[in-house]
Amino acid sequence: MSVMASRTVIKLQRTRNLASILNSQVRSSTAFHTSSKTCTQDEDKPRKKLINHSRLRGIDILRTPKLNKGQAFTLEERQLMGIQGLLPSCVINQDQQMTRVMANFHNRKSDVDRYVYLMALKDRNERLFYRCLTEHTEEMMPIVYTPTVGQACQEYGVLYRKPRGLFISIHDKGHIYDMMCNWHEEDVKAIVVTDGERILGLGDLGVYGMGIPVGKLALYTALGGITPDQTLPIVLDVGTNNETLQKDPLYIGHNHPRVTGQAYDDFIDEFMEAVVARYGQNTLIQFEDFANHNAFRFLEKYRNKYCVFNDDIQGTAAVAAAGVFASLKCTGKKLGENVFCFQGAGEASIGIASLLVLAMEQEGMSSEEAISKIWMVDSRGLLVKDRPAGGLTEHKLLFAKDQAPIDTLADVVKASKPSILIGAAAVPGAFTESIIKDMAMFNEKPVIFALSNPTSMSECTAEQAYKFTDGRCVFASGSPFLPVTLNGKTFHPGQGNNAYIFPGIALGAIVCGIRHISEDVFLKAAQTLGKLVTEEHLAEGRLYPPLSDIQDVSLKIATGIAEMVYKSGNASTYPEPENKEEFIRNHLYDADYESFVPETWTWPDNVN
Ligand SMILES: O=C([O-])CC(=O)C(=O)O
Ligand SMILES: [Mg+2]
Repeated sequence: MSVMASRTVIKLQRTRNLASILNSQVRSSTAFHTSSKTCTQDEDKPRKKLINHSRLRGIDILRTPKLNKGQAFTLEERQLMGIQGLLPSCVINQDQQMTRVMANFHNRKSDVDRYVYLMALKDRNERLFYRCLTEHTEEMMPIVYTPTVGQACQEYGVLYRKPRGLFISIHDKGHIYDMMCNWHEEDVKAIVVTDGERILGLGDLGVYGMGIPVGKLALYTALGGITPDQTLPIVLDVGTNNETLQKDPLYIGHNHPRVTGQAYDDFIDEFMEAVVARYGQNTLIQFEDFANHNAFRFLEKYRNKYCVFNDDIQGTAAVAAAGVFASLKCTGKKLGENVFCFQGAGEASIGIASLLVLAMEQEGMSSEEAISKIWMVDSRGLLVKDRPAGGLTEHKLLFAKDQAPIDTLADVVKASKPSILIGAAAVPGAFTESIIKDMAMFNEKPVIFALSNPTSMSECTAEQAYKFTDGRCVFASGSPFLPVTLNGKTFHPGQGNNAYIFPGIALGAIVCGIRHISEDVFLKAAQTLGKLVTEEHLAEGRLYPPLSDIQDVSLKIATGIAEMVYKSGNASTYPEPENKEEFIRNHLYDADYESFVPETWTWPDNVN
């Protein structure tokens, strides 16, 4: 701080009843001008509108992450809010704070350390966290989200510092609404909820799965521009069947086996009703990482009653379909000219296959013919109609072939000669060298998507896919892989992760007040994303726009959805905005700091 500025502070501190002078100015002034008395205030940035929601003062301001600006509080603010002396005297701006964050981020030894550091930042200074995540998405997203969040969930008990979001347990039955009322924000518009039974491809992590709703909602804000106050992560604790966690002394949930059956269903029903009672009928509820057997059921049960979607079924479907649409530009094929082979017949595979069928139908193909293009393999081999003992669930039956069983993926690939191979069953290494080589034999440009998360669950690595196809394949994975250089050419693997989809869907749903999210919303999102892939991206081997463009992708997806839902009458925000993109843009969260000082405020006359 300059000598002059520190003298000013001393004078200010002597000023009689300063707070009341300031407050009377806040109340009475109409002629505004700004005054800069600190060492490094942002002269060039216009002062943003006054935060008008805070009655907090003093240390409470610094302890409230959405208000705290740390060292970036100006001298005026420090005086006005009663925090002078609670911070080091030098004022720095948000850019300088970012430099410090990045230095710390890079200095950490491991990705999990980086995760802990970033979450602590989020708990301390929310705007700084989001500014960093927005401006350094490529570097930070793999930490806050897949793949590192997977490891963080596995180690949640040790890493636990403070709670984030709501923890609702099966033993709270009958009181869920009251618990929802304990949440301090009044204007929640979107919830991501998990019961932790199938966290990524890592299985049942129980309440340790809370990292996933927290990570997803961080992307709602960083990628979708949704205000953090409007988001709420929730974990539903119904126990865990993970025996290691049951014995883990640091486990943070109930360590009894999962409650199932009617008691479980009633619990979820009560939860849904409580959300609507607390936050309104249009509250968006994203189901995340539920096990297959519940994911499909709940989607069917609730989709026409609430504003819900299942990210693992529908979000993953849309991102994979977008990748397929983009791949057509490389292979020169029409969608219906492809044969698709799926490793896995769970949420992701069934979701993707269903959306592709819808897209083929839209191109004029019959439903039977579209379905005939799809071959699906689960842990017991090809889905066939007369599979003995146990049969098939309704969803699988739709894609079952009327033919003799085939036991292995390798043999199904040989029999079906797919042009597009998609893995989503969390079987690492399922795409063996010989399967990939077969794909290269059958196709000039084989399309290979290894979608399982996190990276450790991937069906093959990017390097294997490029190497075993002599660099001819079109590749995407669910978790990020670094670029691969082969024979002097560098390939940028696409990240076919639902992060390209759910923030844009959520943004569109929230801003338009969508009542129910129909399947064609996801097709629209997939088509919008597919169209954003340019020749330049494809030339680099990218099937998706780079992560650095992902905020714009979300805006475009939300705009496409807005156009659709106003036509279909499924929007409830009226009057209908004429320019939808601009309307949505005006709702976007801005992580730059706001000023706590009214524009009218001036230094008192007796201070000089
Ligand atoms: O979280 C991710 O990276 C994608 C996803 O939904 C899953 O794998 O369950
Ligand atoms: Mg998921």
